Amino acid sequence: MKKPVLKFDNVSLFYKNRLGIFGAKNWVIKDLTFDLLHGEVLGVIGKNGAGKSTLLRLLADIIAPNSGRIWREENTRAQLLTLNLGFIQDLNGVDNIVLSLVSQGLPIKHAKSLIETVTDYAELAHVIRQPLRTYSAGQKARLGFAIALQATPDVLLLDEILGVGDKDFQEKSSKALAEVVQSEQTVVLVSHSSNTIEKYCQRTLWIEQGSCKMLGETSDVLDAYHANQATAQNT
Ligand SMILES: Nc1ncnc2c1ncn2[C@@H]1O[C@H](COP(=O)(O)OP(=O)(O)OP(=O)(O)O)[C@@H](O)[C@H]1O
Repeated sequence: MKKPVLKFDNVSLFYKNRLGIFGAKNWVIKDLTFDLLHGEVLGVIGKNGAGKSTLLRLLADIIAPNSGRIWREENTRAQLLTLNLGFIQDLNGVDNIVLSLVSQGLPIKHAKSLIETVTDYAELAHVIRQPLRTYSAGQKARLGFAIALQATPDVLLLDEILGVGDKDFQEKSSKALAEVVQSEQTVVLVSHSSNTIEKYCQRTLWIEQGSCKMLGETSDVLDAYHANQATAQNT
């Protein structure tokens, strides 16, 4: 039986639609309870606006819940990889690599020693000295993916990252993810692609309006999700 690395206990979170005390609360995550297990690849599915990215931000400790509790095993590092990466746009690729790796807890010397590896993996040697604001979305995603592979966090959080880049890079990142999955790395994978979820995830969490609609074996959850979508389309 795998042990939990992270636990959500009745977690809820709201955003306010206006600043100040008069802003109404928009509850985006509601009473969410689940365990993330060591070494598992957990899929997260749900409609647009269901709360998937917000859930990843809670898991990464970027935002805190308004109620409930998130328990993390001691010294657990979770890294979020999204298309909207926390890069500093005016710094060049090299500086962003070092900053990202250091912010993930790597010593600066180690981070610097990985510049070439990351650059080569991302196939960005020709632009690595240019400021990030000049990169295309696909180039930024490639850089983010290459950094995440080196940072080896305890928990890797992937937000719709797999379909990015050109066909060659998609193949490369799929291969890398397959290796990560086999390596006992704990991963939470948000995707709208059922094929991706089916291919990589043992368990899947289906979120609807911020609440857990279903959590279980991926095939069971996907079957229920598709049946629900079909019913919604026919009504
Ligand atoms: N910073 C924010 N301030 C206010 N509302 C927000 C903020 N971030 C997200 N929301 C709202 O929270 C809800 C959930 O958003 P979230 O991005 O988590 O959904 P999602 O399931 O990832 O959607 P998608 O599949 O479209 O990426 C949405 O209604 C969104 O408008």
